[in-house]
Amino acid sequence: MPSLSDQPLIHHLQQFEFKTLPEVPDSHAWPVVNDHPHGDDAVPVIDLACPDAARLIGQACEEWGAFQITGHGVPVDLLDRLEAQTRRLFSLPTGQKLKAARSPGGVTGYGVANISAFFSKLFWSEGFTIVGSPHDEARKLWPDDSAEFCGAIEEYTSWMKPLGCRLMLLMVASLGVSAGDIDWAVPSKETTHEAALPVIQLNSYPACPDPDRAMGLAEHTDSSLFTILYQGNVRGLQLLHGNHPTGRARWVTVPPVAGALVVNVGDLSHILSNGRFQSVTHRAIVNRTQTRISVAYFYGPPAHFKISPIEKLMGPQQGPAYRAVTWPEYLTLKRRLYNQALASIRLPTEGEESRTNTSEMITAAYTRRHEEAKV
Ligand SMILES: C=C1C[C@]23C[C@@]1(O)CC[C@H]2[C@@]12CCC[C@@](C)(C(=O)O1)[C@H]2[C@@H]3C(=O)O
Ligand SMILES: O=C(O)CCC(=O)C(=O)O
Ligand SMILES: [Fe+2]
Repeated sequence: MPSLSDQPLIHHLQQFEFKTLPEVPDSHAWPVVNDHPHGDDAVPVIDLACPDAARLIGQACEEWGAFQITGHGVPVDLLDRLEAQTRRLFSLPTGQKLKAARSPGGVTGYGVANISAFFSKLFWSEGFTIVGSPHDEARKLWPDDSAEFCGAIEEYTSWMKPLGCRLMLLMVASLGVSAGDIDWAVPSKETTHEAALPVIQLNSYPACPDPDRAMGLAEHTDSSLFTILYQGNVRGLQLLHGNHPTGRARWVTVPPVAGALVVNVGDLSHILSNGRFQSVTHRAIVNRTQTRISVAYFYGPPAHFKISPIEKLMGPQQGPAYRAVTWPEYLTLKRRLYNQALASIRLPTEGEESRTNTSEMITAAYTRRHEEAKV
């Protein structure tokens, strides 16, 4: 299926003008959005200043693959500026935003999430991806007036880097592993932590005339170690919570908590923890009256560093569940395989029949299934 970036400009314009429509057009109409039971169980809210933070974070990573954090130190007025600048970006005329359209096969700029290519229906959302410095992309949107936007993004990034590092260390500590066992996670002159380029995804979900038939962002896990998500005060983020006593996974809305940030565990932490931490399946739904925005900061390891299950977590009965991958390698797998990327690097467990579990076979099976069951 062609990706958005392969389509002619006219389709881009039609795709992103959906906000002004009085009803959801067929191109954006999903048959069933509320297809799982909903739960009222609540994702944990953890104060980072609390002495028990590491244990609580470990528990949340195992049970939910997500938690909200308070006591993180990021100034509220910076969060307000980040939100205002994000809204300013998405309020630009579509033609202007398309000047920064993501190029074919590219990563940065304006467009839809990569996973859109796996669905025949379009998302009720638009995104803007920044890798490293925001200046080049922002200049395409505001040739003379990008300073305020870039200032907010750069300042936010400068808070996210140490916060990410702190969270990583708390997560690792909760596994009973010392920081020395993952020395890439601790920034120093000797290590190349700085080589992990910050990746920020700005999302906008316009108000929708028929929210039950539209999908903001379809279910997925993030590829990162974890993602720090600012979601403002409009509900829309839902997590799939699997360990419910009824035995059925349930969609649970993450309620906005003033000043809190959401942390979603990504696939690389699932690999690092040899399967102990869950990478959380999540999605964004839309609503009738308010445009929702979110800002995702994807925290990953330095590009050259291979992530593999931490040796100390293995014993005679438990070998590594996954082969080693770098973040860029894994991102490529994710782009090709969507939610089969993890399975494609899974190693057979002891005693298991040797599986011909190559990514090619999985791709073929996955593509077949998707072709048959396209929504
Ligand atoms: C670093 C990245 C993670 C991401 C791909 C990207 O290069 C930038 C966008 C990210 C995003 C956001 C929406 C969901 C997602 C699966 C997607 O299609 O694009 C994630 C990607 C990911 O986590 O693999
Ligand atoms: O908007 C949200 O709440 C979720 C965004 C998200 O999952 C992402 O950008 O990866
Ligand atoms: Fe996500």
